[in-house]
Order: sequence, then structure tokens, then C-alpha cells
Amino acid sequence: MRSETAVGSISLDGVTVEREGRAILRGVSVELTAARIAVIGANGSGKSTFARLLNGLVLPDAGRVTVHDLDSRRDTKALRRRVGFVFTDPQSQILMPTPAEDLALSLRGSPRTEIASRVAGALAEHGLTDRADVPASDLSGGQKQLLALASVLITEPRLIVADEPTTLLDLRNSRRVSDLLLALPSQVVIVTHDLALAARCDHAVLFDAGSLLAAGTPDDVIAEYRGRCG
Ligand SMILES: Nc1ncnc2c1ncn2[C@@H]1O[C@H](COP(=O)(O)OP(=O)(O)OP(=O)(O)O)[C@@H](O)[C@H]1O
Repeated sequence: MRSETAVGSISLDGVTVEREGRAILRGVSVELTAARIAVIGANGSGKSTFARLLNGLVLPDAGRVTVHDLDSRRDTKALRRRVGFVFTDPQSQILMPTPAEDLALSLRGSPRTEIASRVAGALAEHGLTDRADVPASDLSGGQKQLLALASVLITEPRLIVADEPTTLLDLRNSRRVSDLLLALPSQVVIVTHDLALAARCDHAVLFDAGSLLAAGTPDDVIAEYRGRCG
């Protein structure tokens, strides 16, 4: 059973993001207060750009992004600490030679015994115990994705933004990661092409060519998306 989630408000007000002279997100306004939010839409529609706005990795060229009362432009550092971001490409997130060291790095500053027990717990939770001390470069793509996710979850951020967290995973691990994300006590935003995963969220948003096309219950938003895809 899922424990109570401490949700906060995620608000975009007239947000435009431009790259190379064109708007890749255009006038997006939305307020999200659900615990588990799915972000869906076609390739290149702006989902990752939206996700990156939520931790200040991308700043708006116009408009305003406010996450849990933090303004992304004014409070960028605090926002990066508040929001755990899981990248599609796990390689960019693995910083240490082995999984155990990588997880320990996320907890730097904590007492040594606490680090050891939390790292062991995280390795077990993600099925990586027997990979703890192998070179991270020897992990499979899916194992790297699990490690990248574990290294974010271990810090227990209040908001987790996961950009296609199941793309590299087999059926079993995909199910495991989906179950895990949906059961977290943190608020989660999940960018995904997996409509079964989106359907299990509390709320969904649909992007199309840089615009926010729909927001509402996952069933309604998925129906809108399917309708548009013919
Ligand atoms: N730094 C950048 N410079 C130029 N164009 C960019 C940049 N970042 C994103 N884009 C373009 O913006 C559009 C939206 O990209 P984005 O990655 O947000 O889409 P997406 O919906 O996440 O796509 P996918 O499902 O394929 O991952 C794409 O056309 C992409 O090429």
C-alpha cells in the first residue's frame, strides 16, 4: 500500500523555450498538484524539455516555472537539490567506478555506518547486490538504468522527475521500476511512451509539437493521444 505523498504544486505560466531560433515549447501554462503525473506525446513533442524545466536544467526564455514554491530562475540551486532527476541515458548519471561507490557518493556527508546500510538496502531493492563492486562500465544497459534510478531515490527527494525510466529495461525490470516509482512517498513526474505506465498515474499531460494539448485523467488524455495518432 502506498504511503501518503507530500505533494507540492508544479506551475508553468506562459512558458516558452527557444532553441536555434524556434520555439520548442510554446506558451505552456499548467498547474499540477497530483502525486503521480505522466507526461506523454510523440517523439520531439517537448516532453524532455518540459521535464528539464522542473529542476532548472532548462530555464524558460519567456514565462515562469514554479516548483514547490521555488522559482526556477531565482532559486535554481535550491530547485536542483529539491528535485531528483533520472535521465534517459543512465551513463551521464553514473559518476563512480562501481555501483556501491556511486550510491555512496549520493549520500556523502552522512555517517559512514548509515551510508553502508542504505547502500546495501538500495542495491538489494534494485537487484544489484551481486553487481555492487564490479566496474560500472561492465553493467548492462538496464542495470545502469537501475543504478541511475537508485542513486536518485537513495537521496529521498521530495519530487522525482524520471525521463523515460523504463526504456532500456526488460519486462520484469520495467514492471519493477514502474511499481517502485508509483509507490514512492515522493511526488513523481514520469515522461514515458509506456501508456500502461501512464494509465497507472493519477494525472497525465499530453504534448504535441511544443504545445500542451491536454491535461487530465490518464484515461482521457491517453484517449486524446490515441485519437490523434489515428
Ligand atoms: N538543445 C537543443 N537544441 C536544439 N533543439 C533542441 C534542443 N533540445 C531539444 N531540441 C528539439 O526540441 C524538440 C523537443 O525535444 P524534446 O527532447 O523535448 O522532445 P521529446 O518529446 O522528449 O522527444 P522524445 O520522445 O523523442 O524523447 C525536438 O525537436 C528537439 O530536436
